[in-house]
Amino acid sequence: MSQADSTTSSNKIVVANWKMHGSLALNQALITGYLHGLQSLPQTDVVVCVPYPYLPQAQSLLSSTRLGWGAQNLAKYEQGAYTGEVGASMLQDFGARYVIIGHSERSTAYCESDENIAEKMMVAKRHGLTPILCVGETLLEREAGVMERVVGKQLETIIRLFGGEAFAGAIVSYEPIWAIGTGLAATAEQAVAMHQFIRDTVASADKSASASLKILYGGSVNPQNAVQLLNQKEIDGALVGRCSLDVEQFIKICQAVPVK
Ligand SMILES: O=C[C@H](O)COP(=O)(O)O
Repeated sequence: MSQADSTTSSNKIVVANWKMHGSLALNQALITGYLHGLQSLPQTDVVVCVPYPYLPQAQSLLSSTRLGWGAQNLAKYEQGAYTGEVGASMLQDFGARYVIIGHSERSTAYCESDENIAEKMMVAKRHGLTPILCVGETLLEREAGVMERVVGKQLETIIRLFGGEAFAGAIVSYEPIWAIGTGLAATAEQAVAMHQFIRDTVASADKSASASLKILYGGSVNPQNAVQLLNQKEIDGALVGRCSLDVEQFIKICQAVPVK
């Protein structure tokens, strides 16, 4: 068995973002628990994005399963004198097929610009990695009613630099910054409206890329709100932080994916 390929699978996809959590022992327990819980859930594709040092462990534990694995960032450079950076080909050496790009925890803490994020997306694509591009607005921006303008600018930067085809086979995760780690998720209505906006924005640049794009929701997804969120046809899956560190909660989220 090989890891599910989101570019060809029509399943909804649940991505675990462990962020900077984990240890060899904890990862082993989480992955064992995921694999056990997912046995009866063929309708859900699952990807685990681990801290860089744990890519070999993910490869060893997951390579004969249908779970995918990936990283949480990559360098925009191929290789060179960039101390501390990790390149796309290094991720490939450990079988990674996915990489999170532009997570707000990175763009805020490390001042990543939309242009940098766009370049990272293209490096990932050049290497055959599926980018999981995070976009979203702050609470102030939502309260000011400019959330579409903010998310639109994040998407337009990529479209301006690389064209709409940059989104072909990619994953975009709508992550309102105010919902990340706060326990306050977007409502299904808010998420659906933004997902429609994201798909329309990409479609206006490239219709076929838009049709092949998966759009996930991320931000305080838990077993309770997952049922409503994952039952929306506009929501192709979830990017899960905190609850991915608890096997029972993570499996419950995966169970919320409706059977086709
Ligand atoms: O990548 C995941 C998102 O940042 C959501 O994290 P959270 O589920 O802990 O709110």
